[in-house]
Amino acid sequence: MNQQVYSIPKLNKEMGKQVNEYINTLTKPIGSLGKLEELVINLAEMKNEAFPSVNVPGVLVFAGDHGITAEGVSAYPQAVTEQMVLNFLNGGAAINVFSRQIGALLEIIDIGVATDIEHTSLVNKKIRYGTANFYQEDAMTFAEAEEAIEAGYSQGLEMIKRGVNCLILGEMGIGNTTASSAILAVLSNKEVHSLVGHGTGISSEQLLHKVKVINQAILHRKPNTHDPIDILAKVGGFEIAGMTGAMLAAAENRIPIFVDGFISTTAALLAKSIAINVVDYMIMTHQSVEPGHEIAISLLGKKPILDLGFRLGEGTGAAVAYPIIQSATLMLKEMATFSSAGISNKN
Ligand SMILES: Cc1cc2ncn([C@H]3O[C@H](COP(=O)(O)O)[C@@H](O)[C@H]3O)c2cc1C
Ligand SMILES: O=C(O)c1cccnc1
Repeated sequence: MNQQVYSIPKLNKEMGKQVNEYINTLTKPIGSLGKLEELVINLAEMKNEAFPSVNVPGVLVFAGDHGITAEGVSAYPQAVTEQMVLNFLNGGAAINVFSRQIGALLEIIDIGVATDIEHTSLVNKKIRYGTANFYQEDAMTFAEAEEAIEAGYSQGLEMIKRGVNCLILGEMGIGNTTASSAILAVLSNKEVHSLVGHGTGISSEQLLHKVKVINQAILHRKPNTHDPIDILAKVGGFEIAGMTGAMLAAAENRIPIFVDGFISTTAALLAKSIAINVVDYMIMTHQSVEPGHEIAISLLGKKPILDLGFRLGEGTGAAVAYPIIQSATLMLKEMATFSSAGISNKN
């Protein structure tokens, strides 16, 4: 079992109450900004601030490779992980575009890519050159799983020290919908076929094969449902562990976590299994096409803001949802009250 203890502060519900009362004095009918009102109340409780801001956002993209790709579970070859890391570093990926759009600080972390990548902007936290093929052996050792969480945690802290007011966790790793599906099957105790999806776009035939591979792997690896480190070690991935660690760092520091797609939500469930209160600091940004995502979201007890048919990862759904969340904070900060505007709020 993981020995690390995380001290996550309680939400300040009193602050939420005060913000709710203040929202009711703004120049609009009561409750008329719907979910934006709930969002900013929640942010106030997280940040313990009467006028919470989410600006500047921080985006951490963890990249790692997966030995399970040898089983033919992805529509793309493993080499695409490295190629996409270079694309991130050159500013050409979807997450680069959306990060620029929202003015985010973006960091790319090699936590387990199968090759060496030399680049001044790449953060090197490589634990190992990719996971082992968990169809045949454990993905990583217990110690490596802990190390990867710790690496994500310290990277999260570093980003927070740079002054960000929310954290988006993204990932890149060909084969990681297979690892995430295995993790979710163990945590949810649901049938593998009910949660596995097409990932990058495998055929229906390949999908059946993916289900078989995951079922066999779980049977042979026997991950312990109650031990998130054991699950990570047996069927996980380095980038998934990294996101888990960064989420724990965010919650400890009252930094809202904008949870992205299927893989990011799997990392969120592992974080919940390590320290249940981490969930208080999570905002579910969107609904991914991957069927397991709905199951993962409901296990977190959350509701997604957007449903745009995304199935990409990288943190893209969270980055695209950011302006909506920011609207909630600006509504609170900049709207006039009935009394300041001299408008009557009584019939
Ligand atoms: C060019 C490209 C860019 C991506 N960006 C994110 N993913 C996404 O797809 C991968 C997971 O799907 P699977 O399990 O089917 O391999 C992950 O790398 C995820 O981040 C990408 C995938 C590709 C091909
Ligand atoms: O929802 C995701 O995060 C996702 C879905 C498919 C492929 N890659 C990522």
